[in-house]
Amino acid sequence: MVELSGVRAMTDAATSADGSIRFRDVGINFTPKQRGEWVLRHLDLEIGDNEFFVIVGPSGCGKSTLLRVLAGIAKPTEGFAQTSRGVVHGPGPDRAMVFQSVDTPLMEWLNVRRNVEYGLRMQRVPRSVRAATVDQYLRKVGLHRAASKYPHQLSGGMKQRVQIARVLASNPSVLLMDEPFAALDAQTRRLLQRELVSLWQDEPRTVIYVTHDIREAVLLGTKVAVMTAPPQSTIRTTYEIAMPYPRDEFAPEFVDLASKVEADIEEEVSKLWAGDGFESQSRS
Ligand SMILES: Nc1ncnc2c1ncn2[C@@H]1O[C@H](COP(=O)(O)OP(=O)(O)OP(=O)(O)O)[C@@H](O)[C@H]1O
Repeated sequence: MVELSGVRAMTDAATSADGSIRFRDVGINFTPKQRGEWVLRHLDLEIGDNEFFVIVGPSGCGKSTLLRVLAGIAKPTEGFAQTSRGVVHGPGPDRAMVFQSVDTPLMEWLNVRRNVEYGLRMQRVPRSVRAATVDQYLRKVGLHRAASKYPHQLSGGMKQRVQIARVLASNPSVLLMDEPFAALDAQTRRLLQRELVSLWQDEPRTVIYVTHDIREAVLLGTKVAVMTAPPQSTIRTTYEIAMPYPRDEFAPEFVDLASKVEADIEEEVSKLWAGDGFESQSRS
């Protein structure tokens, strides 16, 4: 799987690699031969290097599918996704995925250290380099004292930290995050949100982050894109967020932007209920 490949110590070039992304005229139809629905259609998007790009939108509009296209695990029916290495044809060490905590792909039979180390072992990184890299990332996510614990002994938040340490140790230039903190309690989620921003500021890289939580989107992103209702979803609006971190969610600027994003989503959801999206597809 993509999140395990790549090696920080051996490929420091990866962080200096350009993490800019481009989606061009992307369309996804999972059943084109049966004249199935287009989930995404004519989607164009550019994401700059080291951007913290958050994607929100109505349920089922294709946010996860868009991440999967970039991860190289879903093939677009039309158009393409492109990184600085070229058009995406499959998974690659430059792109790593962090999943929801309930879907965390940790290996239950390996302790925390071994889980974080696993990708580096697969890449045949020398033992001493591996040990130093794993130590570095366990410290960064505050898990150095839990290195010998097994996944069943960890809380949901700790499991997410292991997942984050594992992907960061592989040093991808693009980090894809699909609602990574959605299943966690509010307090843990806040803590991990703060930690994630600080890890990203410490080692800037492009992050593409999908969430349903508008507050989280405005708290984390340098940009927030709102998608249109399905089917044939695309990008409706992208907001640039210039507020410095850590952000004050009660600041007028924060509240104002969160209300705009919320109004956009509500309008898209109402189209969904009114059936506009489906009508527009049958007209095309
Ligand atoms: N492999 C697949 N085969 C067929 N349909 C799929 C597949 N993957 C996703 N879909 C459909 O594509 C649509 C978009 O799914 P996706 O999970 O990308 O949306 P989403 O915006 O992330 O949804 P949510 O916000 O509810 O998590 C849904 O209708 C889903 O059923």
